[in-house]
Amino acid sequence: MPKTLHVAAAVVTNDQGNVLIARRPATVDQGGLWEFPGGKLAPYETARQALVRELHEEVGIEVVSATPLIRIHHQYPEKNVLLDIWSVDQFDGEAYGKEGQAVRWVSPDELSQYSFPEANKPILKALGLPDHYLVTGDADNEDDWLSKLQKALESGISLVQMRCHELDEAEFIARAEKALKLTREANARLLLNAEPGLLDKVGADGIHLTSERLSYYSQRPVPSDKLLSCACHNIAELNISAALQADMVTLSPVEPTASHPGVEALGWQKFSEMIEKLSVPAYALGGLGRADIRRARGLGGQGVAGIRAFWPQL
Ligand SMILES: Nc1nc2c([nH]c(=O)n2[C@@H]2O[C@H](COP(=O)(O)OP(=O)(O)OP(=O)(O)O)[C@@H](O)[C@H]2O)c(=O)[nH]1
Ligand SMILES: [Mg+2]
Repeated sequence: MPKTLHVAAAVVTNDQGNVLIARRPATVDQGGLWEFPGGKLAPYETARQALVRELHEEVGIEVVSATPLIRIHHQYPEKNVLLDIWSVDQFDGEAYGKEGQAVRWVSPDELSQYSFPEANKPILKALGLPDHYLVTGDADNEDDWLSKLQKALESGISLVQMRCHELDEAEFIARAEKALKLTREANARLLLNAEPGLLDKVGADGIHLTSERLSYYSQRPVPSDKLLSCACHNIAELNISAALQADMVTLSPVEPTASHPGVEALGWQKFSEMIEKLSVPAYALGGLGRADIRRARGLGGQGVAGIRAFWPQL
């Protein structure tokens, strides 16, 4: 097995919300493809130190603050890379191609129009996902449920998992259609906690598979233009989710929860270790709230998912 190249690279965002990309010179490995500026760690460097040096050397900016975004282990035919991707939204200086390479600021929506190395796929997915993910909770009746959803959307929620196990299929579909109307108006995305076939009946944005359903499939059960979210509690389930090419996972319970009494919590250390080799954006779930988002991201997670934290308690 060849040695793994450890690379630090950054998603640099400017005040307009645009992201900096650079074109690899035609003559180097993966030449002509676009990339996030960065490079290999020198033997004496930490990832953060390498990041600061590379951004100075390649695009002439000085990093003011950087937070970990995602770590990706990828095997190219001729080498293994570990991409240590950081998010940089405070920096000094004007970015330019210091090594003569083309650089561009592009809006996150436009990123998919550029060709990136294969290893970058999870970064592009992660950039399209928010740092908090609502799982819907209880309500007295459907009107109450819809008004809670509306309130959550008004508070800035942009990713919703509709979890309504008490409804039969016809009721679920009817409510999902109403929910979809609200999420569309709010520019948010709606995932159904249901079996994937339901996507043919409700034009939602994707499916969330319970950990039990995960084992039913040997390949991705939803089309590539829809989102697949998977519930995981252990390494085996994380591996299945990666094999199914999930767009995101929830990993739980990170802390003890009232909804699952007696289930032992993983704790943050375990959360971080379990997602270390996972190239799928992972949300920490279980007993967490908005205040934990920073911590989850700092440990390499995408953010926090939750019912209690994000579902209005009227
Ligand atoms: N910088 C960067 N490297 C990436 C990305 N995606 C990706 O697969 N890589 C791979 O990670 C490695 C990074 O090496 P690099 O060529 O940038 O290294 P470097 O800046 O230290 O270059 P040097 O060897 O000329 O000093 C390459 O094999 C590259 O293909 C990305 O988005 N940014
Ligand atoms: Mg480089």
